[in-house]
Amino acid sequence: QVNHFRNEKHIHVYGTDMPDPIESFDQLFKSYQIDKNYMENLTNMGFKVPTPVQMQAITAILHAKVMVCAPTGSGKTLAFGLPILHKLGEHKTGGFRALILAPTRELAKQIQSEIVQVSKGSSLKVRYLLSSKTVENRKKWMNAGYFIVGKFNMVITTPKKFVYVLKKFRSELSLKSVEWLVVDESDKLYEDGDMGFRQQLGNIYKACQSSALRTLLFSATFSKEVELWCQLNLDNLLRIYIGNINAATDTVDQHLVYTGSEDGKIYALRNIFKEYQPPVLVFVQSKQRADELFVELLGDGMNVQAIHSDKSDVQRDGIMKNFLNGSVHILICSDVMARGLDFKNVNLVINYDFPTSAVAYIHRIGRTGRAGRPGKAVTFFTDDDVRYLRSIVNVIRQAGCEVPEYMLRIQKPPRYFFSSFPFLSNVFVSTK
Ligand SMILES: Nc1ncnc2c1ncn2[C@@H]1O[C@H](COP(=O)(O)OP(=O)(O)OP(=O)(O)O)[C@@H](O)[C@H]1O
Repeated sequence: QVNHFRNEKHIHVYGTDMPDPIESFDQLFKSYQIDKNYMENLTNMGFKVPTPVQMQAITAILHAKVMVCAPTGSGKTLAFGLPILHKLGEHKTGGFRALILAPTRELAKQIQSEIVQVSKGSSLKVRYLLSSKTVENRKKWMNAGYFIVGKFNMVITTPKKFVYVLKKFRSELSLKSVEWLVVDESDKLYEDGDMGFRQQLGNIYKACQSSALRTLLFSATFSKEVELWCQLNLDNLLRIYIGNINAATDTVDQHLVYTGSEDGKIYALRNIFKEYQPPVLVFVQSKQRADELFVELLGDGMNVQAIHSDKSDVQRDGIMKNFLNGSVHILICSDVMARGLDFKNVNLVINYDFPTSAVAYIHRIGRTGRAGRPGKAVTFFTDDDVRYLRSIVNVIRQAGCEVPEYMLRIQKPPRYFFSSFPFLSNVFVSTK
């Protein structure tokens, strides 16, 4: 019966003694004695039924170390947040017991905000780690005994910021109390060219000395290397996969638009903007491209902003706030904003520059179609992108959608590909 339920929900599990999934939040209250207060908060947040990842991961986390791979927008934050809150129980001094790491400050703040909402009314203190660059803040931390006295129970931050804190407070800061270490977007650990993230996490992992440490790894996309690392380093690991591996969420209506050359992109974008419903996210390949497109669209009189890692923290906070409250209609982003962020109202994502991998594509378009809501993603491709088209086409097809036969045959075409096939110049592939 349990297996039938898992099959129905596309829940795939590996590891011994995997607890049964729950079918309703009520079961958490009845069978696991999860605080009634948390249950009420879930209702107030509009969460009526657990999502498939929550059904299985919540009970698994109450028992063991867990690695989870589930689609974008499927509710992974609550899947780790709720069982940890339950395990933390009441507020205690003596150091924080849960450390949650996410690759960007925006995502860390978002996680904190959701967990604070779930834990409303409890004595637990959930903290997003403040910027540590100013002397005042450092002094404030020291005076408040920020970590040492154990003012907080759960700390959420980026690996980069936490490594900085570890160095600055080497003699005062002990991670002995940390029992829960969550790595969100864990496959970023092995992403090409992201050695920094891996090294930072390595340092943090070494510093967590508790023998009771439970590591939880979450991501929307799968990495063989992460799985291997988990199998080698984490004993009695439970693994949970929801749906197909490295698949886009099926609530997104995906389109490919051939724009010919680089110049064609701006015309195609202007066409879309004749009928768009804000807010819209536009992904480009680099900070410089983001700034250039920003100037171009500003010249068109569009209500636009650009966000990337060269902007200061204050600027990034301001831009995010304005986009989320609707006063900015179009947000141009580099890939730094592609992971984890929950833009509730975004129903259109445009890949102005072709993504560098299928994984990047899945995260980018996953900024829409969240929590079962419908969304649309439009990806521009030029003659230069054709050679990379195949990997994206596979993702679109895996989402159960039709793609033209010729695209499935694309390998590495010569440069004259499109001039030999003029019928492709108007290609517009709908997935629905
Ligand atoms: N049980 C639920 N019912 C309805 N909405 C939910 C439920 N759980 C979470 N949500 C909402 O779904 C949205 C996506 O959740 P979340 O940000 O945790 O997704 P995610 O799986 O972490 O996505 P990503 O892989 O992009 O980081 C959020 O707006 C969240 O509030």
